[in-house]
Amino acid sequence: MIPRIDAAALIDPTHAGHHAARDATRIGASEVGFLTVYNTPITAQTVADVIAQYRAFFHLPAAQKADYDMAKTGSNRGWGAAGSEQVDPNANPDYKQVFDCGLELAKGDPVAALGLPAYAPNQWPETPADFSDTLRAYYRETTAFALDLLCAIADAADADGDYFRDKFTRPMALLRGNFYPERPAWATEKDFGIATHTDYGCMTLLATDGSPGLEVRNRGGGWTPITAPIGEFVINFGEMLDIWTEGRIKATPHRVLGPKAERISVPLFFNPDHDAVVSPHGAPIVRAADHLQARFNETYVHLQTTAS
Ligand SMILES: O=C(O)CCC(=O)C(=O)O
Ligand SMILES: [Fe+2]
Repeated sequence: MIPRIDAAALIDPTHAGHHAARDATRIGASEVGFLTVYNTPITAQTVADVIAQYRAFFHLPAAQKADYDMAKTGSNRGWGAAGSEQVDPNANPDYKQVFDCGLELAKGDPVAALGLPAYAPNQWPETPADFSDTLRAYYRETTAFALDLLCAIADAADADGDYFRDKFTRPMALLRGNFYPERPAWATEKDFGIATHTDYGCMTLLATDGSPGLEVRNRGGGWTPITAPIGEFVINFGEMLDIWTEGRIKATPHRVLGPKAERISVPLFFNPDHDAVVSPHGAPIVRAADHLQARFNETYVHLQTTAS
């Protein structure tokens, strides 16, 4: 069972439903590694608009999307063609397409001078016309909500929510559109929309178009399908948070085999500041940017070939 949580009740300690929401969240975070949330500050209409923008972009001819191909810039911003990521070395590269954007540092921010890939400039297409404005607004709304949600979840999982509050001042949060075309006729058992993986960072806030496809690996074996209607979110946790919380919050493998019909999903990979120390107390120091970059280098096919 994947718990379904009232986000407002979880975040507000004075809410009548707070304790019930906390108990269910503890199971979702510490045992399952997945939960869904409803009653969030982000409206269903907002999510529907975002999905419509991605759909319009992904339906552009490949030649037009190629202008924003992330393989050209060597950073994970812009369009990733089918086959541009391999999340499981035992499977073929995923046949999904993606579009990634991230934080835009304020003008004059000294961190910009560091030239970190985590804050690389976004690659915005001119078409659809409202694409960048819609996604920028969604990025702002979801990163603000994600911080409140993460702190509340960490509290529920006995991992000290307050501790995380000041670790996300320039979040290396990556907003992605995943586009799964209808499962191709040529697909073999090694071909997935997205093959089995755990997410790399802290917490993933996933919106979908409401259609099925995502499956969560059960600890006892087998897979549990999970869906959420537009306006509700699937929440799961990445390796960084699992390590950081010493396993109080679990990263759980999941996959999308590839649905019969076209599907769009929109994860916000909510990651901390580049220099947040994410190793557990007493362990050798690992900074968030290094953990992420190492995993990106293994995954993005264009970085696999350029990495030594
Ligand atoms: O499409 C989905 O439902 C999940 C996508 C996913 O797991 C990911 O992008 O990391
Ligand atoms: Fe994932």
